[in-house]
Amino acid sequence: MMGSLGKYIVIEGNDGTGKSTQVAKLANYFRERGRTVCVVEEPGSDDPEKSTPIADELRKVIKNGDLARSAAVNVALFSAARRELWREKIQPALERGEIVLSARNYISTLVYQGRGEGYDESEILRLTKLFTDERYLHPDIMIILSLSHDKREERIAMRGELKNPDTFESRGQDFQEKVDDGYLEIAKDYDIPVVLADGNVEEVHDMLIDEIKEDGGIDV
Ligand SMILES: Nc1ncnc2c1ncn2[C@@H]1O[C@H](COP(=O)(O)OP(=O)(O)OP(=O)(O)O)[C@@H](O)[C@H]1O
Ligand SMILES: Cc1cn([C@H]2C[C@H](O)[C@@H](COP(=O)(O)O)O2)c(=O)[nH]c1=O
Repeated sequence: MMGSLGKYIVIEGNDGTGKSTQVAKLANYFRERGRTVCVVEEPGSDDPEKSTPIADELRKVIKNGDLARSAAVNVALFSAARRELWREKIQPALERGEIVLSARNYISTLVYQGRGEGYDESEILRLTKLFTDERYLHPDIMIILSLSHDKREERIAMRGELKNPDTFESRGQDFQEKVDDGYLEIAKDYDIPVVLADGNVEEVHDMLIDEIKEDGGIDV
């Protein structure tokens, strides 16, 4: 199958665990080794290279805290952005044989909307499959970054003011705990390795490379 030519690597984790930082470092790592790399961010990105115009518009709605909405609407919005990214960016890059590095995928929906907002997990999986396909559901490598609540808050604060005070980042302690615990539960349930992200950027990068070498059938 053409879609299996490239390698699809996903870095997951709660807000502020360092996903974007590590995805950027991994992209450099693979490019220095002669690989062509496509970087994406779910549900979209400030950087148009990492997203699509429609995913970006959907992300604006998602991040608009003035628009109160149910978990079901969130799942629909994330699923629509996901289909765009899968069909327009990820799948074509895999068919060209590239390495695709993604900050987040449907694991975020299982955690934030499933564990955090109480939406049914089997429905999320059904919709994800409907909007993407089996290849999307089974990346070559998924790794979850984990960091204590206090360290995440420190890093988010270091990054500056919240871009929007009503994103998931600014929800209360109860929601944050559900998301932190949710990641560890999902890691267990779906057999996804967890990397503790409390070292410096280089240390975390080295741990990710070790995990990728161990895990993924990628020539690194
Ligand atoms: N290992 C690290 N040590 C110290 N600071 C870090 C480390 N990794 C990232 N940071 C800093 O922490 C902040 C959050 O990192 P980053 O944006 O990569 O996280 P993220 O998981 O992508 O966040 P979000 O999901 O909210 O977009 C940034 O200011 C970044 O420079
Ligand atoms: C993919 C996905 C994301 N989320 C949450 C996680 C973040 O808090 C925001 C997205 O903001 P970012 O600046 O683009 O990181 O959305 C979610 O709740 N469900 C998902 O599927």
